[in-house]
Amino acid sequence: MQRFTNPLFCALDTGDLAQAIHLADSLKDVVGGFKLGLEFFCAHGPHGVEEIARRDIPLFIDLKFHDIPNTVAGAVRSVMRLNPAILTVHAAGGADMMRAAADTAADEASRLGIKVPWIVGVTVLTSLDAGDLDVLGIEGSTHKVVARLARLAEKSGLDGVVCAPHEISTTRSVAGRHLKLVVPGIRPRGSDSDDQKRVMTPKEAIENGATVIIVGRPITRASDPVGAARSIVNSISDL
Ligand SMILES: O=c1ccn([C@@H]2O[C@H](COP(=O)(O)O)[C@@H](O)[C@H]2O)c(=O)[nH]1
Repeated sequence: MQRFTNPLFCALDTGDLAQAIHLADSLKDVVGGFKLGLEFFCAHGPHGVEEIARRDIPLFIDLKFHDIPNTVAGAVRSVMRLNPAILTVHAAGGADMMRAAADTAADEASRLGIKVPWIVGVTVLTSLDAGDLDVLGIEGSTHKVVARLARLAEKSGLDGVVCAPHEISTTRSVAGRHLKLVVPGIRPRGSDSDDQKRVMTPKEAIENGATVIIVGRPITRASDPVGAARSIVNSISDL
């Protein structure tokens, strides 16, 4: 099972590989890991992931798989060659799909002789609020929907969920203590929310019980990314 001493993962959301490598080299001794998502993967593919992996730091490969069980199992099997520490699927893909992802990751890890990654289910994206759920025809508050999906993810064998800082307490109250809470929507005080609608500071998220916090733009777009990352680490270091 994966363990991280530093809960801060920096999202390297860029289509520019040289910029991602520069950020990775500057930040590797400050953050606990890097998150490589859709923008990075669509631009640079597995080769780009291998470039970042040379720094020997945990990688969260955030491709948010959402398809039928057989297709998701195949995608997990393929991405396991990159030795991810964390992988994502959409919890809304259903119990069978989540079970297929978890089982395939365990089988592949054993076959390849690597650690089993955390498979975490995305609940309600942090860019959505109650009004957006209403428009989508999803009944209930973000708390209710996140709680429902978190319970399903746990029952389906996932290691954790992705949720906003606001739903950490609700999720903890309905799920086992071991469930990992991977939390984006993190904004240091005074920073722009950008397209995120459910945000909290790093300190609030960790105090509420986040296992891992994900921070992208407040670090990568700062005039001093290393200083921005250090300031986040300092704000949570004695919690
Ligand atoms: O609900 C979700 C799920 C994933 N993300 C990802 O986290 C980072 C956040 O980046 P910021 O620049 O700090 O906003 C980004 O890669 C998203 O794809 C999320 O924000 N919310």
